[in-house]
Formats: sequence, C-alpha cells, structure tokens
Amino acid sequence: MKIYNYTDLSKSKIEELCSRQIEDDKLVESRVADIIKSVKTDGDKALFDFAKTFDKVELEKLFLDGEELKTIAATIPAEAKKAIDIAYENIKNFHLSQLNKEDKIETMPGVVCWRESRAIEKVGLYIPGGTAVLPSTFLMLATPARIAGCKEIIVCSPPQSDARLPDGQGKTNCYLAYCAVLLGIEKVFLIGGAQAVAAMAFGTESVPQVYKIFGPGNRYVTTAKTMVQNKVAIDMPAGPSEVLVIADETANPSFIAADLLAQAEHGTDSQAILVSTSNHIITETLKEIDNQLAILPRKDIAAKAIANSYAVLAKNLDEAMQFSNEYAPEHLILATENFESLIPLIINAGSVFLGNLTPESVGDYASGTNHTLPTSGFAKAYSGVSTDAFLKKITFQHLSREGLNNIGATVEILAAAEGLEAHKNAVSIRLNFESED
Ligand SMILES: NC(=O)c1ccc[n+]([C@@H]2O[C@H](COP(=O)([O-])OP(=O)(O)OC[C@H]3O[C@@H](n4cnc5c(N)ncnc54)[C@H](O)[C@@H]3O)[C@@H](O)[C@H]2O)c1
Ligand SMILES: N[C@H](CO)Cc1c[nH]c[nH+]1
Ligand SMILES: [Zn+2]
Repeated sequence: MKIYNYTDLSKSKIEELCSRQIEDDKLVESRVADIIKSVKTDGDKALFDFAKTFDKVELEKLFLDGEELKTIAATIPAEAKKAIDIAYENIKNFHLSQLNKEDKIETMPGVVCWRESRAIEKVGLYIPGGTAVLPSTFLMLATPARIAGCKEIIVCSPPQSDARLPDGQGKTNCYLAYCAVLLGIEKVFLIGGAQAVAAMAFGTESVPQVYKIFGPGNRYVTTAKTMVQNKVAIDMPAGPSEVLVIADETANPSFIAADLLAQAEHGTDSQAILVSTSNHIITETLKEIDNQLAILPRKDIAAKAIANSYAVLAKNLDEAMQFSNEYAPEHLILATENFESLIPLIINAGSVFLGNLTPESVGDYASGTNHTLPTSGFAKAYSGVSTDAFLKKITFQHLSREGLNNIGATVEILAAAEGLEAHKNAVSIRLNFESED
C-alpha cells in the first residue's frame, strides 16, 4: 500500500487519487453496450446465453418461483435465520422512521400547497452474486420497497453454479431464498450483471420492464445502470466498495486493518484508504494488514484491492477531513477520540461509522442503515438508498377566489416578462370572470 504525505500532494495528484482510476473503463463500457444490445434484440435467449457465458450455469428457466424459493429457504440453518430476522427488524424500523407526513402550507392567503407521496409502482432490485451472494442487499432493497408500497417488485440475482451451493439448493442460496420468503417476493430471476439491468430496463418475454432500478454491483452492473438512464430511473451509481478510515493516535491498528480488509475482500477493485495524523498508526496498521491477510479465505482478492489502495499522512484532522471530503467515500470511519467534533466537517460520504467500536460491517448487515451507497465520488451528489428513493413526491396547490386575487397580478406580470401571453391569459380570464354566485 503506497503512503502519501498530504502536504506533498498537488491538486492534480489529489484529483487522480480520488478518481479511483483502476481499470480501463472503455473496455467495460463497450462490453456492456454489446450486452444491452443483445438483450434488447434477443430477449430471454440472450439471458440464457449470458448465464452460460458469464455465470457458467445452464438454466432450464430464468427464475425461481415462490414454491421453489420456500423449498430452498427451508434449508437455512436456524442461527442464520435468526440473524436475518434481527437484521430485518433493525432495517425495517430505521426505514419506517424515514416516512414523514408533510403539512399543508398557505404560501399566501388563499394559496395552499402541499406534497403527497406515491410509491413507484414497478421497481427492479439487483442483488449481487458474483464473488459473493449478498442476501443482505436483498434486505436493504426489498424492505424499503415494501414500506413504500411498491406494487411490483422484480428481483434479479446471478444464478449460482451447483459447485457453489450445498446439496439441494437450486441456483441460489438458502439465505437469499429466505430473504425472498421473508419479504413476500414470489419470484427471483436468476440473471446477473449488465444483462439483468438491461432486462429490467427494457423488458424481455419473461422479465417485466420496471420504472426504476435499484442495487449495487460490479463495474458491469454499474456501467449498465448508468447507460440505461434514458429509459429507466436508477437509484445511483453503487459500484465497487470503498472505505476511508480517518485515524488519530488513539486508534487501534488491528481494528483499522480489519475494517480495510472487510471492504477489500469484496473485489480486487475495492478501495481501502487510510488517512491518519500518525505515521506510527499507519506503520502498525500495514503490519496488521499483513498479519490478518494471511488467514483470510479471500486473501488473493483482498491483497489486490489493498495494493490498489493507499494511505495518506495528514498534518492534522482538518487536513484529513479535507482529503476525505474530496474523496467522498462510500463508507467513512472516524477512528478518532473526539469524533463528535468532526461530524459537522463531513460534507461528502455515503455512510459514517463513529468511534473505535463501530465497524463498517455493522452497517453492511444489521445496524439499520442502508448499505446500498454511492461510490466513485458520487457521494458528493447522491444519498444512499432510503424509503424516499422508492417514493415520488407529488406537489398539490389549491387557490380560493381570495388566493387568485392575491397572486393573480404577480403571475400576469411574470408571464408578460417571459412573453408568454397564454400563460398570462389563463390567470386574467379567471380574474375577469364574474361568477353567477
Ligand atoms: N456500493 C454499494 O452499495 C455496494 C453494496 C454491495 C456490494 N457492492 C459491490 O458490488 C460488487 C459485486 O460484484 P460481484 O462481481 O461480486 O457481483 P455482481 O452480481 O455485481 O456481478 C456478477 C455478474 O457480473 C457479470 N460478469 C462477470 N464478469 C463479467 C465480464 N467479464 N463481462 C461481462 N459481465 C460479467 C456476470 O453476469 C455476473 O453474474 C462488488 O464490487 C461489491 O464491492 C457495492
Ligand atoms: N460493504 C458493502 C457495500 O459496499 C455491503 C455489504 C454487503 N455484504 C457485505 N458488505
Ligand atoms: Zn461490505
């Protein structure tokens, strides 16, 4: 892992470090464009073919139905079932707390405005399943979708080869199947990658077209989501995982190393960044990373991600926060004694973990916050998934005669200023109308 001195970093070098430029996006973009085109042209046939090409799975059918999901879910170990139930309760309670009734506002006497929420009727949820199947993402997406009241919830997740599944599980794992049963999802499409995004964006013979696609994924998934935005809404670019740890001299190097490795093990293109005011903490953390890496089952993946990552030595916590805000991490961990004082300085981050006892893993699975979060710097403009993301806010206004008399001239003048006479007339005609009553 390279170590940089913040004071030595030029503006362009900081921009380069924050760009996360790891692999050639052009190659991914051209491949994804071809995949989208094939799905649009060949529909289901393309989905069967891509399952074979990319997932090495020969599918008889593109989905698992409710009965099949129940059968697979029944094989879940009791302890895992209980853990999913607990995580679900926390996620549900936190996302329920986001629902808020809004009051009507009388902007001027006789002019009343308000907003009402309506659920997006058809949503598509993508559950990653390449290097790891993520049933936790199922909870993160389907729970707010249910709370919002979405009528049609389409779920896609890559088919799993039998090699990856204990006996008797067909094409997905019991944890994901149990989440489907828990959330009342009666069909899971066994489709992954860019092709899943294309299928939900354009529809195929089997996959219904949706109005908004949610969910994290690798570069193929995220590039595809970005590419179909002229056809369907998306939640945000939620690509390869990132964590940035800000550590002062009170931090524990073994905790920091564990947090960096937790995100590094997601994929070779994960980012695990350490920004510290203490050179000693950086040195000790790097030693700890080596110790912990050695015993990780996914050490090859994590090692590559660590090699693509870096540490920054900052003169003080202000410099550390400046770098973090420029990087705009998906996950920000404040491993500092006085983290409260840093909270107001946070401008750009997806989700924040405070203090030495709050590992990022708790947000990944069960604290209640949503782990579908903006990456690649998009935390500068996007929030993570929330219940609101599944709702549309429709605005309403009503004028009484008093309201029309109060606001009419203002609107006539503005319409005239824009040379839009018909706009002006729509008000004048009402102002001049003498009703019989
Ligand atoms: N930002 C977030 O909120 C968030 C949350 C969870 C996970 N993640 C990230 O999601 C990603 C999950 O990635 P994953 O790969 O494990 O699963 P994935 O489901 O995102 O992607 C797997 C699919 O990619 C396709 N694919 C694989 N290689 C391909 C190739 N060469 N060309 C075309 N398509 C190909 C296959 O169809 C496969 O089914 C990780 O990077 C993880 O860090 C992000
Ligand atoms: N850290 C991931 C988001 O980048 C979420 C996750 C799911 N399972 C484990 N981790
Ligand atoms: Zn994670």
